[in-house]
Amino acid sequence: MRVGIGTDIHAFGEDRECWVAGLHWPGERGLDGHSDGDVAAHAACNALFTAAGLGDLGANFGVDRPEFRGAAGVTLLAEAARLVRAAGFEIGNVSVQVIGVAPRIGKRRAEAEKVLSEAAGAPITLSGATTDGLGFTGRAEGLAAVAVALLTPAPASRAELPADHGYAG
Ligand SMILES: Nc1ccn([C@@H]2O[C@H](COP(=O)(O)O)[C@@H](O)[C@H]2O)c(=O)n1
Ligand SMILES: C[C@@]1(CO)OP(=O)(O)OP(=O)(O)OC[C@H]1O
Repeated sequence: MRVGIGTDIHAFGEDRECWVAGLHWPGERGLDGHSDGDVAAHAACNALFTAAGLGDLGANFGVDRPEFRGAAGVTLLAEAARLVRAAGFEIGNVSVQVIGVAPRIGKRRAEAEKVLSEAAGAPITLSGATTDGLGFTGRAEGLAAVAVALLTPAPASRAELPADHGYAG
């Protein structure tokens, strides 16, 4: 098995729709970014890429790529999942935590988990936390997310593992 960790941070901006965890949040401040600024989806992508040894978000979807301008987080997440599977892995699960005062994840957790899980084709769970008023998240200047992904070798890849690989799956 392989784990990967991912983070992402975006500043709140002016005249931006709020997209977080694959959901539109009417009335909430949006996040700046080349794409839609969805920190939860981006952290999940980073965790998937690094678990697979495929680099990170910028290495795969760089800001120099015009096709990703305004891209939805779930679009990037679906593509990240496709690349990870193409590299010979199955996705066990991804756990994401959004850190900041808003939006309040708990209000729409089930809906967000469904949208993210469908995009990745694997279970994605979501939690929220504040930082007790401390730092840029506490001052509502931006939003952060951290994620952990668990991968297993796909069955075809497992057959190629050496006898002493230690994989128990
Ligand atoms: N963006 C967020 C932040 C927090 N929550 C929920 O509030 C609980 C309390 O957060 P603290 O970090 O201040 O202890 C947290 O456990 C979440 O249930 C949230 O939904 N969205
Ligand atoms: C997603 C990309 C590409 O559109 O742009 P941003 O929305 O700025 O997001 P970031 O988390 O800075 O990652 C870099 C890029 O891959």
